Amino acid sequence: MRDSIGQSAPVIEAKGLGLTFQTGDGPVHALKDVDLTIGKGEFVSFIGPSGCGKTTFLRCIAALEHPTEGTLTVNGMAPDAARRARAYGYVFQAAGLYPWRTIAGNVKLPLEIMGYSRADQETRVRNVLSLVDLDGFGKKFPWQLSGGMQQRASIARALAFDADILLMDEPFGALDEIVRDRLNEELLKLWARTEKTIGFVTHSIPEAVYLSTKIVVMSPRPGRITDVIESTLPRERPLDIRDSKEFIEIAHRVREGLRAGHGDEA
Ligand SMILES: Nc1ncnc2c1ncn2[C@@H]1O[C@H](COP(=O)(O)OP(=O)(O)OP(=O)(O)O)[C@@H](O)[C@H]1O
Repeated sequence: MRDSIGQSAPVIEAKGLGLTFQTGDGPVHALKDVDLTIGKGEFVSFIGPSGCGKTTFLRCIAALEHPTEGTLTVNGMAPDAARRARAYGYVFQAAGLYPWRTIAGNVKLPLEIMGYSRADQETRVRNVLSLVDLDGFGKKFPWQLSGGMQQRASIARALAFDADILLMDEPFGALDEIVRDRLNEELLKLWARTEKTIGFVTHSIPEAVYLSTKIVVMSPRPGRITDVIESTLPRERPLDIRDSKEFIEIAHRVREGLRAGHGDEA
């Protein structure tokens, strides 16, 4: 099914991508010389210290920022066009659910804005809530759910309109480790079921290694890619795979990449 991923058409392609912000304190090179290809159905993590441009890269894909150098295509289109074609769903670190809306009401919101019919909205909300294991929670309000459940609801909201790309910016960063482990497992299952292409920002080496088919290591000033690691782990990943030799080797390479990036900075 997915064993030909390496050869699949690029969903996201960056060539010589750069973004310099002009600030009162002078230019900030948030991204420089970024070359990256993401194929259909890949799970790509971005890891690196604060300020290395992880969020900026995700925001460029989402057309929330505009590169000042190079080219970027999303589903073969300019990011603005891909955005209009609703190519992606975006999940933020904070679940960002409206407290006055029920869980179903929150998940439904993008569908209302996009003008889906009432019946279609109901069906989609039911389906995506089930996908993230929140069957029966649609009538609850966000404050009645745990932090992990709220984050699952925000993933459901991003999945509601069938975008084939899911962009996730540190979605589990604020959760405790046990909850995070469980959500990592669930996210892998969801990815296997939906065959989405996922771009995932994290600060956690184990999370990046556990989830990804490809790990992009970045370093700051200027924000750039220092290593791209193709994972050799099987796609089926029980949590205890984290004790395997292969996992530990990949984690070691990520750590070395992060350390090297820090060295350059000095
Ligand atoms: N709108 C902006 N205006 C000016 N500088 C910005 C802007 N957005 C980001 N930057 C700068 O660009 C650099 C990259 O920021 P970015 O948020 O992409 O990093 P990050 O790797 O996601 O960091 P973190 O892990 O802390 O979220 C930083 O130096 C940041 O201060």
